[in-house]
Amino acid sequence: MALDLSTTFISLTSQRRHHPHAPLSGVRATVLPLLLKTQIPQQSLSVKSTRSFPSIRSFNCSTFNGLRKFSVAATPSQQTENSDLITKITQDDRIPATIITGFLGSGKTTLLNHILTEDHGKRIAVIENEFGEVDIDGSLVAAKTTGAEDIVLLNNGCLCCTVRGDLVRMISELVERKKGKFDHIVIETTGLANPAPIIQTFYSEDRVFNDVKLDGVVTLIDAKHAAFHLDEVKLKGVVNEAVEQIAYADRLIVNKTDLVGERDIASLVQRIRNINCMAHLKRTQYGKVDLDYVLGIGGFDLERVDSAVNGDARNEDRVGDDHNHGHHHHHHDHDHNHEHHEDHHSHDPSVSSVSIVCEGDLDLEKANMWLGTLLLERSEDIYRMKGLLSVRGIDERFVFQGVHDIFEGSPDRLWGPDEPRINKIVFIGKNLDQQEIEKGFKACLL
Ligand SMILES: Nc1nc2c(ncn2[C@@H]2O[C@H](COP(=O)(O)OP(=O)(O)OP(=O)(O)O)[C@@H](O)[C@H]2O)c(=O)[nH]1
Repeated sequence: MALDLSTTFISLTSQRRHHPHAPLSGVRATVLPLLLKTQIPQQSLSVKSTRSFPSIRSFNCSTFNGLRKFSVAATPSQQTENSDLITKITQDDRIPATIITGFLGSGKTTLLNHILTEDHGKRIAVIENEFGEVDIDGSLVAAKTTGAEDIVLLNNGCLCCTVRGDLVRMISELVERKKGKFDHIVIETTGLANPAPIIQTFYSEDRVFNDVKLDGVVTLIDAKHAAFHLDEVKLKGVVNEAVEQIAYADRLIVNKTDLVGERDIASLVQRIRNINCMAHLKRTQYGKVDLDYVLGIGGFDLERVDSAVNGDARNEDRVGDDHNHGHHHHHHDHDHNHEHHEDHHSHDPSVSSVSIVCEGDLDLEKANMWLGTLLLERSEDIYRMKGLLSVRGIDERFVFQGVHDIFEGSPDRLWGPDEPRINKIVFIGKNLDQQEIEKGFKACLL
């Protein structure tokens, strides 16, 4: 496919959204307004402003097969352009939302109950998605009488398909009716849900985006049964939810560790790390984690990108995760670490993490082109990415994060005078080729 990519970088053009009240601080300026011109239809670029920078929140990078199309949230086509406009810094007072995912029986409801019964002073609204006509857990009902401000049930299907519209409606109703009465939304998904469409809902639906921001994806993993589900062979084209749920996570909780021995846990953790080396990981029993491990984590905030891509210093909360990756040009081929299960082949052995840590300055235009092309061609395969870049001529660090074709990036704080300008990028996705990605990256270095 011939692409006519043209790039602009820091155009100091601010653009204002048609929702003047939309809080913007989490989605500040961008240095990578990629792909302004392409021959692909439906290409659109969303730009929003805060501070004196222009900003991208997301753009619709229609994948090359032309099948997937996400509308870009809160990005009207007719934006007013005003190059002198300096938008006020608005505090992001949107309500944070946490998605709890994890395979059937992994302990989602148990965690939810723990969250609701702990004394954290937060008023939490819960959206519960049960598959089919399954009754709500007795324990959840118990929770209802204790902690939750409101429990809404999405009861007739899988969040990832038909119910997505319901989710949007429910969130907006919650916000409309109860704004000010709760501080956090927790969405418990069915064990079979692929979290991607739910994540995308937060970006692609105005009604959600304006009032609610995605805080993080918490994935529970059943220490005893997870390996089996990870190994499950699916029909071609059918995703292995267990793998997907791990790939999208900001926080991983290996639960039910009372049921297995240390060796099994260690090998499971290793395996999980091969899929997602970015998320923080903890081992637990009965979902007992500190609440700040799961709530208020800012997993989708650009401000906190560096804590995800810094493998070392800030991982004190990786209690129990004795596996330190160091994040140095490593690439794990999922599947290499378990000798057993010869007759099982992982459904998709190629969901893995690739990370790059490399000192040096990037050429703006090349970096733009590289990331732009990568997203355009591979957005379907790239589940999550986060990065922190050093770009020549720019005094700030550039941070970005993305989920498939949703991309947001902005200049962050200034590089310190003695701080080594180190680029750090993590990709999680399918069929990622470490060497190819590294090559592409290195070609952008000056
Ligand atoms: N032994 C043990 N059992 C646990 C642990 N955590 C949860 N359980 C039990 O495992 C069962 C399933 O837990 P739930 O919290 O309902 O799991 P879930 O992920 O919500 O399950 P679904 O709604 O079916 O997807 C319950 O009987 C829990 O009491 C744990 O750490 N150890």
